[in-house]
Amino acid sequence: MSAPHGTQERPAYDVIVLGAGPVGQNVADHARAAGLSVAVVERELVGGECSYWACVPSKALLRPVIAVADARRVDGARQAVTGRLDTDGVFSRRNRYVSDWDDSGQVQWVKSIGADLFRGHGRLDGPRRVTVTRDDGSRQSLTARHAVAVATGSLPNLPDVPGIEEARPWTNRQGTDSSTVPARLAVIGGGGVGVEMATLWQGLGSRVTLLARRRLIPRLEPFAGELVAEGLTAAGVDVRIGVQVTALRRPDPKGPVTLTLDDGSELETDEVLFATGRTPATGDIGLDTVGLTPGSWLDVDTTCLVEGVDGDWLYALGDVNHRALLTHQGKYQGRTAGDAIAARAAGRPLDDSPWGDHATTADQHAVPQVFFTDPEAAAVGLTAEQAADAGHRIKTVDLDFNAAQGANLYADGYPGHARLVIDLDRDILLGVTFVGPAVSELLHSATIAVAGEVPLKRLRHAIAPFPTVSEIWHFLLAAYQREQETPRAAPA
Ligand SMILES: Cc1cc2nc3c(=O)[nH]c(=O)nc-3n(C[C@H](O)[C@H](O)[C@H](O)COP(=O)(O)OP(=O)(O)OC[C@H]3O[C@@H](n4cnc5c(N)ncnc54)[C@H](O)[C@@H]3O)c2cc1C
Ligand SMILES: NC(=O)c1ccc[n+]([C@@H]2O[C@H](COP(=O)([O-])OP(=O)(O)OC[C@H]3O[C@@H](n4cnc5c(N)ncnc54)[C@H](O)[C@@H]3O)[C@@H](O)[C@H]2O)c1
Repeated sequence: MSAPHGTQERPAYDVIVLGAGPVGQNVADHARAAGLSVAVVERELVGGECSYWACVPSKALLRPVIAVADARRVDGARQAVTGRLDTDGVFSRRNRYVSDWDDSGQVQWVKSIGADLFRGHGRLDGPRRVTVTRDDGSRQSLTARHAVAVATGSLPNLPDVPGIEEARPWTNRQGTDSSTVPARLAVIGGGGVGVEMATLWQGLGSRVTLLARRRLIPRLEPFAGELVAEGLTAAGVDVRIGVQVTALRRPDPKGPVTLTLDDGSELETDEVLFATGRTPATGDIGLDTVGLTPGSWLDVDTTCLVEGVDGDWLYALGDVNHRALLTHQGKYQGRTAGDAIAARAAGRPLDDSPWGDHATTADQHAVPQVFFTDPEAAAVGLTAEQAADAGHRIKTVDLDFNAAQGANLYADGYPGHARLVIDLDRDILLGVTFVGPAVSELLHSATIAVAGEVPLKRLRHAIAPFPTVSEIWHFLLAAYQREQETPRAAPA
């Protein structure tokens, strides 16, 4: 078949990767390392949302806010923290971490692994074919011998509320790339983006109102959302839970935005940021040409092969498969799928049994997640409710962190709480949640315990150094052991 007018034919690649975010980069890297030829297609910046408008800039902006909050918890240091954050310094720190939104470093990385980069919008054009449309409208057709990996990520999901267009709301984009601090900011949504954006902009000097229709960070244990709400309130955020926005208006584009709330009240603000979840970036990638529904999340098997497509050639990784919208989990999928693609291409047997080299088993059992709020909230595995719903016979152990001297030495009166969810039948951890200063760096110990299914009998031999925040492990395990040893009262 000849190429349509304006379309250049290209030699085939073994693998075509659609989207050069962190996930696309990882699948490309692993496929290349196995000796496969790889084309990477990117329509915007190599590095994706994560590098320029999500994880990296948000954490670069949050770190100064949290560093100051941590210093204020230490007698002697507190007195040295006077005045406000230097916003120019904070913004230029962020600009450094996003390389001023210049992706040449990451482009160089793609070249360095020996992959070819095609700039433009990629669309499937039937099985194993991709068409790339450049900004000038010209097109290139590519063919994949073995696999196409879709890693196009996700977009902000804006609710259909009257006046939302007129309000010109912020999304994660303006929430991470703005260099001016609105005097007042309303944040809608109490998930990860909502709580982090509220922490960040309040810390930078905005008067933030956080509107959430239900509890904060609802995928974590309920106490996590409660402690994060307390922290936000203490920082000055007006946290309102159980509230919905029903309409917005901004008659003067340079003037304030007025929100109408479902309790009948109104809220005037200078900017409004919607953090109401994500929608898959699959609306315009030619899914219909391979029998799939445009705009849908892509269901995948454990090797990240898309379900419902014949021939074992279409993979979906990262946000688009909706397993866990997290960079580290998507990168894990990218590494695993890259290895699976290479094995299939070479005709080697796959090890896709649970925890095998070509299985993304951790997606089901051990997804770690940290919210960089003050206090931080960190969790891995199942919550107590999820574990009970899944039919496990469980026991939970709860402790405040100030049980551990190391935690108190880290922050006077360390405000934090920890929970273990224990599988009574297997004597292993199904889930762990920590809330408190610096728990982000504690979480990997829990991830190892959960993913490794380390028996508690053995975990007791993993000693935390004195005096560190990690000592909480000892107190949690000792509390559980004591309970096990305490003879129960005979039933009446
Ligand atoms: C504010 C915010 C903070 C976050 N913080 C964290 C965090 O701290 N830690 C964490 O783990 N996760 C965090 N996340 C989630 C994380 O950003 C995503 O899970 C991650 O970016 C997913 O990576 P990805 O490669 O799948 O997609 P993306 O990073 O979105 O990359 C997809 C790429 O594909 C490109 N693309 C899309 N369609 C096409 C097409 N048709 N043709 C060519 N290219 C295309 C896009 O331009 C983009 O470059 C955060 C999210 C937000 C919104
Ligand atoms: N540090 C991190 O790892 C980090 C930080 C931010 C985001 N993320 C991830 O990025 C993804 C996107 O985050 P997110 O916070 O946008 O999504 P989310 O799905 O986690 O939370 C969205 C929240 O908005 C609420 N919501 C939805 N529609 C609404 C409406 N019409 N009105 C009011 N509230 C509404 C939902 O109830 C939910 O609580 C998540 O998977 C999150 O885990 C991770």
